[in-house]
Amino acid sequence: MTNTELTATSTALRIPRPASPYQGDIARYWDGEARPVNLRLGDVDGLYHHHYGIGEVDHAALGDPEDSTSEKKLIAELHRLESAQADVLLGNLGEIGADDTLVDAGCGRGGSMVMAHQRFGCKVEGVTLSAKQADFANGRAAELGLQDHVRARVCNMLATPFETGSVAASWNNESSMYVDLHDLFAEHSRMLEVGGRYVTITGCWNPRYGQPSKWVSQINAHFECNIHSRREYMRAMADNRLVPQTVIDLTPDTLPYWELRATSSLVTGIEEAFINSYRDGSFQYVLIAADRV
Ligand SMILES: C[S@@+](CC[C@H](N)C(=O)[O-])C[C@H]1O[C@@H](n2cnc3c(N)ncnc32)[C@H](O)[C@@H]1O
Ligand SMILES: CC(C)=CCC/C(C)=C/COP(=O)(O)OP(=O)(O)O
Ligand SMILES: [Mg+2]
Repeated sequence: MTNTELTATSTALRIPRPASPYQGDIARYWDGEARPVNLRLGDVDGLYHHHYGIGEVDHAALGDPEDSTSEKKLIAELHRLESAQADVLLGNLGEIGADDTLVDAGCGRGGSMVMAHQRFGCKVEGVTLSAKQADFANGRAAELGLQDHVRARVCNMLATPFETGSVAASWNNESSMYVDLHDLFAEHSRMLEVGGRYVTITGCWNPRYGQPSKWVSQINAHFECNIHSRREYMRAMADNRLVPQTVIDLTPDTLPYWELRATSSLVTGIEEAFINSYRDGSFQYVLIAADRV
C-alpha cells in the first residue's frame, strides 16, 4: 500500500491511508488537539503555532500582575515569543524570491506558512498528517486571501508529491521528532534544488548527558514522539547531502518562554520537564540550517 492510496472510509475526503499504525496515532492526536495554550495564543493575531518561543520577556508589556488584563497580556507575550521563533527560522532560509516554492514539513495549523508568504511573497506548501490541521490552515489562508499561495495537505513528509529538485527551501519546525531522520533528510534532499536550504528548529537530547534523561522520556510520552540526539541530526544530514552552515543552541533563548509559561493559567503540565531538562543539560533547543549540495 503506498502513501497515495486512499482508505475506503476516507475516500470522500481524499485522506491518504497512514503509512504506518504510528502515523495513524499521530494523525488522531493532532486531529483531536485543542489545547487553550495553542488556540488562545493563535487568537491574538490569527497566526496559529504549535511550537515554542524564544527571546527575552518584555516585562513592561506584561504590566501589573494584579491588573484585570494581566492574563491577556501574558498570552500576547507568549504568542509574540512563538512568532519570534518562526521569524528566526525563516531568517535562516536564505535568499527567497517570489517565484520560489517553500515546503513546511509538518505544518500544523499553518502559522509559519503564512509568515513565510508574508515575508517572501512566494508559494508555501505544507504537509501534515492531520486533516483537521490541514483544513484549519487552508481556512486561515482563504480568510487572508492567500489560498493561491499557501496550501496545506494531508501527506506523509517522508513521501511528498513535490518534484525532485523543485523546492528552494524547506523546513521542519518541531516536527522532526515524529520520523526517522535518515528517511526525513533523504526526502528533503530529493525535493530541494542543489544549493537549496533546509532549516530545522528542534529539541534534541544531548549526547554529553549520556542517554535520554527522564525529562526527555516524559516529553516523548506526553507528545507520543521520539526525540533524537543532536548527533543523529548531524549524521543523518551528512548522509543525505545536507551540509550544516549554521548551528545555534537556542536553549538559553527558550528558557524565558518556559519560565513565563509556567506562571500562566494555560499550563499543560509539561513545563517542568522542559525547564528541568534544559537546565540540567540533557536536552537542547537547536536551530540547524544546512545547504543541499
Ligand atoms: C508540534 S507540531 C508542529 C507544527 C508546525 N511546524 C508549527 O511550527 O506550528 C508537529 C506537526 O508534525 C506533523 N507530523 C508528524 N509526523 C508527520 C509526518 N510523518 N508527515 C507529515 N506531518 C507530520 C503533525 O501532523 C503536526 O502538524
Ligand atoms: C521541542 C519538542 C520536543 C517538541 C515536541 C513537538 C511538539 C508537540 C511541539 C509543540 O506543540 P504544541 O504547541 O501543540 O504544544 P503545547 O500544547 O505544549 O504548546
Ligand atoms: Mg503550543
